[in-house]
Amino acid sequence: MDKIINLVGASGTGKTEIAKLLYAKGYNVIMSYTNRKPRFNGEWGHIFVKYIPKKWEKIIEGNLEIEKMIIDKTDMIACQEKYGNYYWATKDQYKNKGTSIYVVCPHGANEVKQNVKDADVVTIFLVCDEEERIKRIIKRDRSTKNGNMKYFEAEERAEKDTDYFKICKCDYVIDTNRYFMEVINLIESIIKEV
Ligand SMILES: Nc1ncnc2c1ncn2[C@@H]1O[C@H](COP(=O)(O)OP(=O)(O)OP(=O)(O)O)[C@@H](O)[C@H]1O
Repeated sequence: MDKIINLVGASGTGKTEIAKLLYAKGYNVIMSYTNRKPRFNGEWGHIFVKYIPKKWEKIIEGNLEIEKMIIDKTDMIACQEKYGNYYWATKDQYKNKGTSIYVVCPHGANEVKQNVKDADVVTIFLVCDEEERIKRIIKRDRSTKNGNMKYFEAEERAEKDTDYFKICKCDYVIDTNRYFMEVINLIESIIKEV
């Protein structure tokens, strides 16, 4: 049976770097589609598109039959809006691919559990001190070509996410205030247990 490992965590907890390291080790990474613009050239972890999958459905409002635009979720494992942008992934991105890593928000992780019946789904909640996350957000920005993010900007992003990721229904919690390799080892031991 395939496995999907949902990685959930606020900005700066290390989700993307962890996914990258697991990808380098041979795991399949589900790159979510998004209509948000890349933060910088070559940003890894998403498929950047300019559309959201739409279809039109006839609904009845009062005595009138009207056509309404809805998101076409037919092949999706999750579809969530975050801060005004959409993120989604499709079933073909994990089927027959062994263990897949999926970076997703708390509601998206629940959706995966509801929508996927032909794979084992495990949610790992990554947590990390806010001060450390702020440092990491700045470090990541500085490592890009034109990065000059100010402390208060990073603080704002970290705080906003602290709220968004306040609660997560999960199977495991990992504190990522530790070396990358320790985090990877913990995740791999969870993968073996599933
Ligand atoms: N355990 C760690 N030790 C040292 N540096 C780390 C660790 N985890 C992440 N970092 C660094 O912190 C920065 C942010 O990490 P990353 O981009 O993976 O965060 P993220 O959770 O994906 O954030 P976002 O939700 O904003 O995309 C990167 O530069 C990364 O290298």
